[in-house]
Amino acid sequence: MRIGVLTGGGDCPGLNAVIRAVVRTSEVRYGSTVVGFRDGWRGLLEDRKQRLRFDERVDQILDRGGTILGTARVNPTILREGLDTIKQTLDDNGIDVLIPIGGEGTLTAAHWLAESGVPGVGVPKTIDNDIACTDYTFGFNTALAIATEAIDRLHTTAESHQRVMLVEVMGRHAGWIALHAGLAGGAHLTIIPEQPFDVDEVCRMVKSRFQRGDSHFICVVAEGAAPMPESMTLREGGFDEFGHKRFTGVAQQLGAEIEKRIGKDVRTTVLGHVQRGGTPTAYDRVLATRFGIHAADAAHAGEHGKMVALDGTDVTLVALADAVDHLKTVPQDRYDEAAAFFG
Ligand SMILES: Nc1ncnc2c1ncn2[C@@H]1O[C@H](COP(=O)(O)OP(=O)(O)O)[C@@H](O)[C@H]1O
Ligand SMILES: O=P(O)(O)OC[C@H]1O[C@](O)(COP(=O)(O)O)[C@@H](O)[C@@H]1O
Ligand SMILES: [Mg+2]
Repeated sequence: MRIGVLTGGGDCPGLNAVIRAVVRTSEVRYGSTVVGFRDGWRGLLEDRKQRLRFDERVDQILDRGGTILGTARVNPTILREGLDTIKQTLDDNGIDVLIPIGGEGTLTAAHWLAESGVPGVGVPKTIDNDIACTDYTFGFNTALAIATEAIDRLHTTAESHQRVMLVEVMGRHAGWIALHAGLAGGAHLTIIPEQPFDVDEVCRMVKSRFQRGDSHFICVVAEGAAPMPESMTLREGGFDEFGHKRFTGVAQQLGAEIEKRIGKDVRTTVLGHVQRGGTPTAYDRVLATRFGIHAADAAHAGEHGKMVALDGTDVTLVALADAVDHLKTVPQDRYDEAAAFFG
């Protein structure tokens, strides 16, 4: 068999570990050939690819962040208009099954291609952990470790200056990184996209904490968080060419509002792409490797239109259609758990 593989959307620690496992399993277990398409779906539109072999170079990418195949975004309309080109590229390269590794966008495209007759097995990646039907995506654990270490460090400087520290973490639609980093880092408040915040309530918590004699206030804010409509207004950033909302810095704007309303000294740290770069944690290396092995197995078993997923400790297959049906956001009861430590 000939297996195609690509990485799409934002990069994420563990992508290379999946590629390595797909190549190893396809080659050694099935005697198959693997072709990597460059820069996400763009590589299929432009027939840019490289033959991947389980040589020393590929063996050594296990712990390397990013993706050796490159990644890119392509306007969905252009992708849809290019269906015939994509099929031609797959034919020209003799590809039997495609393994797209990506987030909800890449997997939506994979589902659409599967429905258009392109056999595929998806692998869920994203530091945001917002893909439905899987307990975890790889990359999340690494981002969480980085955010937690940052919060640990901010505690001591915040205490020394009796400051309010706002830490903005990634999380476009889902607050998983914020929720877990807030719990792991002992934050005094966590604000997530799923729960619009009230600035007055935030100020009340900050004030009462300092009135009790506590020395600092750490608040984790997901980048996609938004205030209640009457509470404050965020600057508008519009949308990019792929339909993604442009963020304007919710933590920094909330910090300015806290300073204005209660006169506390506030500092804001935006972690940004530090959360996405560098070497994956051991957990993510294992999860990404297991996903890669199972995706290669599924591709060879004719299990197409599926996505590999983590169910407890088992790697299973779910329908791509179900996985892209909705985003996995933080449910109310999980936020309520974290609220035990708010204030
Ligand atoms: N509804 C869609 N139909 C077809 N292709 C899509 C769709 N949504 C996203 N894509 C493709 O998948 C790519 C990656 O999606 P994006 O949301 O940027 O990243 P991620 O895969 O990390 O969620 C997009 O640039 C686009 O080419
Ligand atoms: O700066 P970029 O690459 O456009 O992407 C930023 C976005 O990508 C993420 O890091 C991950 O999202 P995806 O995994 O869906 O690509 C988001 O948390 C963030 O909003
Ligand atoms: Mg996306």
